[in-house]
Amino acid sequence: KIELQHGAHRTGKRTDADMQTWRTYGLGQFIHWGAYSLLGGKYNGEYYNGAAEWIRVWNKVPNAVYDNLYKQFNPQQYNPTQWAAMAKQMGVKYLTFTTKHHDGFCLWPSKTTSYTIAGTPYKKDIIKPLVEAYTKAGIDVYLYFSVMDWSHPDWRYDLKTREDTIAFDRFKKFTKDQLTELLTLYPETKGLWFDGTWDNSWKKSGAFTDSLEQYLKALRPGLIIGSRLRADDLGNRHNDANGLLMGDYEQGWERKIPKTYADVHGNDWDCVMTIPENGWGYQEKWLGHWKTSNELIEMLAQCVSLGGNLVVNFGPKGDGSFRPEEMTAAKDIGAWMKINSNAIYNCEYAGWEKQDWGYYTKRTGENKYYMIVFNVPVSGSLKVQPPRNWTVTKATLLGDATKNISLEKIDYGGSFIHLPKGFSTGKPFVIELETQKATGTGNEQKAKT
Ligand SMILES: COc1ccc([C@@H]2N[C@@H](C)[C@@H](O)[C@H]2O)cc1
Repeated sequence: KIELQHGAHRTGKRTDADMQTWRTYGLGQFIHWGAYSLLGGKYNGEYYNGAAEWIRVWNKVPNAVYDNLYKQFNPQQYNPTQWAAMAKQMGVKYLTFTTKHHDGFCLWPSKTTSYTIAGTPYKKDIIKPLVEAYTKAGIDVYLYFSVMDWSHPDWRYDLKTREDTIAFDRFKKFTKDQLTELLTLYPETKGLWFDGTWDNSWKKSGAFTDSLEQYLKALRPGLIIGSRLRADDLGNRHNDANGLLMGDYEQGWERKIPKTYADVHGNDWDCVMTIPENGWGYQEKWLGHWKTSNELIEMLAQCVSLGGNLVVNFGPKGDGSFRPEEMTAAKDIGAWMKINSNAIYNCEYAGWEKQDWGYYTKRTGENKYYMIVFNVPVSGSLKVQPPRNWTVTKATLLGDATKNISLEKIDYGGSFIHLPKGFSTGKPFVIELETQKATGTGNEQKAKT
């Protein structure tokens, strides 16, 4: 064990009510909105082939041009109540919203810089009405904040000289002041989603990241902060030098999903996912493949089946409107959740042997299991193999309990669930299983034969 002053201060998961609520979410929404949304990944008729919110780094876009874009930010149609209604219909339980991305443009009227929404033709605070609308819709709000800030003269990628350290100390104070503003102006905020913390300057600031997290949690008790904020004494991120997670949940699953439960290392986690292949801010032209609604629903099932949440990203245009593909995804996922959300909300890793037809989830605190089915075998029969001593006593198709599915017990507590001939819904479906501990140990059968 390596002695650390600024490593993880807790082993294992948080057990308080705020974190227990976080575990029940299942499905979240990310929204990336900012100056980059005005360009949509395009400049002078040419498309940037990277993520649209990174267009400032493209050598074809002069920094001075990009850094003045905010003077055109004027989303008169911006309607956070409509955004919240779309999110509610989709079935999301939490929102993560970009207060400041790497470019440094603040969507709240910060007093720490002039590069804010107050300096735009729109003038008004974007975040307050958004927090109010989502909170009113029963959706918890988390705020995304990029530590790296390309606009700030004191930002440093590394600390090589004394001057670097003096400048970066000013930058740390600026960062703390901005975060204090956010938690003071928007007290409903349930947590902070940090980004832009991979550079050496931050890795060398382990002590500061530790004191900052403690300061923020004292300011807002119960605040939920993932593993991207901290660095330990030796510059390790996410896990400290002893392999312990520094943060309330693992925040490394960006555009990727764990393959097995072992990959999760017993941590809470969420996966943030783009609908197109890559790109978080509005992109006029989506390159390559973008996920169909069924693919997004499968990612949701995968995440919840391994004890995490899926957070689907939306990138509204500069005027505050969403793309048709995003509205379709929200509608389709919402329609599916209307019937099947019992397999997603308040659910956790089931620990049953995975089968080819799809994913299991388990209702927290109950002996209720869910089969989220994506692949019906040619036989039309779904194999269920609970752990020894457990048997399935009832199987019900969610949303269409009349559809008679039959349950055939097979050896060692397993079952086949026979679907009606030619059964197909063209989209994933859920079977709810009631289970109970088998009487005896089941060895009696062996003794008899
Ligand atoms: C490969 O390096 C990066 C760095 C930052 C990101 C940012 N994190 C996502 C949540 C978006 O904000 C993206 O811009 C993505 C990839």
